[in-house]
Amino acid sequence: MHSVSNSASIGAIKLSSENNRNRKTENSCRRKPKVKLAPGSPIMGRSPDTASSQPRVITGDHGYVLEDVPHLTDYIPDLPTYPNPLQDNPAYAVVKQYFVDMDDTVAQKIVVHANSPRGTHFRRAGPRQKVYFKSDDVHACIVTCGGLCPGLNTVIREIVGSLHDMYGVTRIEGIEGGYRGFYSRNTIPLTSKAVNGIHKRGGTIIGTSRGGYDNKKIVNSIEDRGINQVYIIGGDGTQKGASAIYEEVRRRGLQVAVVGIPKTIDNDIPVIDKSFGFDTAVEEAQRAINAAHVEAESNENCIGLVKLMGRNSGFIAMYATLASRDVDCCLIPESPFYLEGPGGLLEYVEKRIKENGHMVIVVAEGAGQDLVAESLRSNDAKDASGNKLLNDIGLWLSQKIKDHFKKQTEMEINLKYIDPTYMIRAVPSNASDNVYCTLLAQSAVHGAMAGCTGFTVGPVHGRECYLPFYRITEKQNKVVITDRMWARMLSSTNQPSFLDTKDIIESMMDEAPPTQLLDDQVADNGLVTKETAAVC
Ligand SMILES: Nc1ncnc2c1ncn2[C@@H]1O[C@H](COP(=O)(O)OP(=O)(O)OP(=O)(O)O)[C@@H](O)[C@H]1O
Ligand SMILES: O=P(O)(O)OC[C@H]1O[C@](O)(CO)[C@@H](O)[C@@H]1O
Ligand SMILES: [Mg+2]
Repeated sequence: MHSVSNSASIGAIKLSSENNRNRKTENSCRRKPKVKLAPGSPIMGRSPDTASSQPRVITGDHGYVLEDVPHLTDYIPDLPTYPNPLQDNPAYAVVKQYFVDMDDTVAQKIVVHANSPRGTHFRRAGPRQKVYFKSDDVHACIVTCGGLCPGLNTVIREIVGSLHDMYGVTRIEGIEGGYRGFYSRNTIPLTSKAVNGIHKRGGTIIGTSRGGYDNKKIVNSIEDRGINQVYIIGGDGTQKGASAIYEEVRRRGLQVAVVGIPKTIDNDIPVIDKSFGFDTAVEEAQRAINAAHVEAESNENCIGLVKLMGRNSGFIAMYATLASRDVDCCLIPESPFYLEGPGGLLEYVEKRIKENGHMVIVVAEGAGQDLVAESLRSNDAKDASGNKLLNDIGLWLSQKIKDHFKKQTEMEINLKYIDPTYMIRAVPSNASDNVYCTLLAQSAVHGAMAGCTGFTVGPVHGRECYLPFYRITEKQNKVVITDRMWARMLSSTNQPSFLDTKDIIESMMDEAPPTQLLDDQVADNGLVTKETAAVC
């Protein structure tokens, strides 16, 4: 029997291992866990207006924790269910167990010790035997927000394809030009025909924008148009907006599934393995690095300097550098550096040019912003979404290197500065990103059809999962400079670390490792009870 855990975790659903063993798979019999509610539990007798959306955390034996996603039945009880139309789909008839077992969860930590607790898990994505929408009743919309990223069109295409081909949904609309399109533009009908072949194009066919987020107007538009599934593709800012849309939809008691699909070329979304478009970006970045290397090698005392995207996270720069092996120095926002004096960047550049006659530097756009701000007037400008506008580190660094050689040495150098940033973002996604986008889109659609809401989707250790919004908006994924990957990168370039070990450890103490939730953080999230725990 399920039991409610002690007062510290009022409302948590605790699963015993016996319980887990005895629960049958969804294919044979789907039993909803019955939870004995703690007296005064906020979920008892609540009406849609008062329903609060707290994290839904379920605990089990041996330190097992499931951070589940919300479900429409959390605030609209007694919703009817329907058999999943996929069961009659001939293409899927060959699959042995097509519907995902309701008990399947995915562990966040896969490196464990014999005595370590089982830790945090997420609900595994995939089709469920019962759905909470009749196909004819579905009215879906898709919106893309924030900066461009390879694969946006693929995700759009695959959401439309999944809704139409798997679930027989025909009413799907594109919201034009990002969040503000909800209340200021007409919609674009998205039929299978309209999206055919769009995955071969860069950009987004429905447009995107920054700023223009107006929660009430957006939810009014969803309500007025009779939309009941909202697919929101975008980065950290977009997902924060999506989370607030879900809260407002819930507050109004609407039967609307709000689903986020994480997008960011910077790969700065935590928890998930990587974001779509990242592989394509790294591949494109290679081309720029190759060009810089060709220039540097072919000209005397030549430095090829490449600026790559990465506002707060240097993943593109680190991976492109590691893949290339032609790079002598990689600078990212997470790893501070300095120019002048012993151990500084200029000393290293001089040494490399004297030894080799050429060098390649890769710099992420967010690197060294403190140094630029010191020497230029500090820049407080922001974009329409409130993101800080960055100074151009590439131009600034080029000038500093040129000045150094002019003033401090007899050498003449030749510096080629390449800024491929927008070219990298604008390309269509490569083959592996296309497959990744397909899985993301299908998982998103399965989740919405199964009545899940207020969630985002993504792979955790290669398995698609449903993640509560707060898990991907609470922090940014960053390169951990005390991890082996950064060490591999350093050993490939032979660059100085610019920091002593003490500084590195101190800087890392400020922040918990971004992609690993510490076990004791779970309790801080607050817990919630489910009377009839409908699970996705
Ligand atoms: N905290 C927030 N709450 C609600 N809406 C937000 C929030 N932050 C940003 N938004 C909205 O989300 C949209 C996209 O935000 P932003 O421009 O920051 O891009 P992003 O989604 O972070 O993607 P990327 O950074 O990868 O380009 C904008 O319309 C913005 O107004
Ligand atoms: O010029 P835009 O469109 O605002 O986008 C630039 C930013 O978008 C990103 O690609 C994603 O956030 C960043 O790397 C970059 O700073
Ligand atoms: Mg962002």
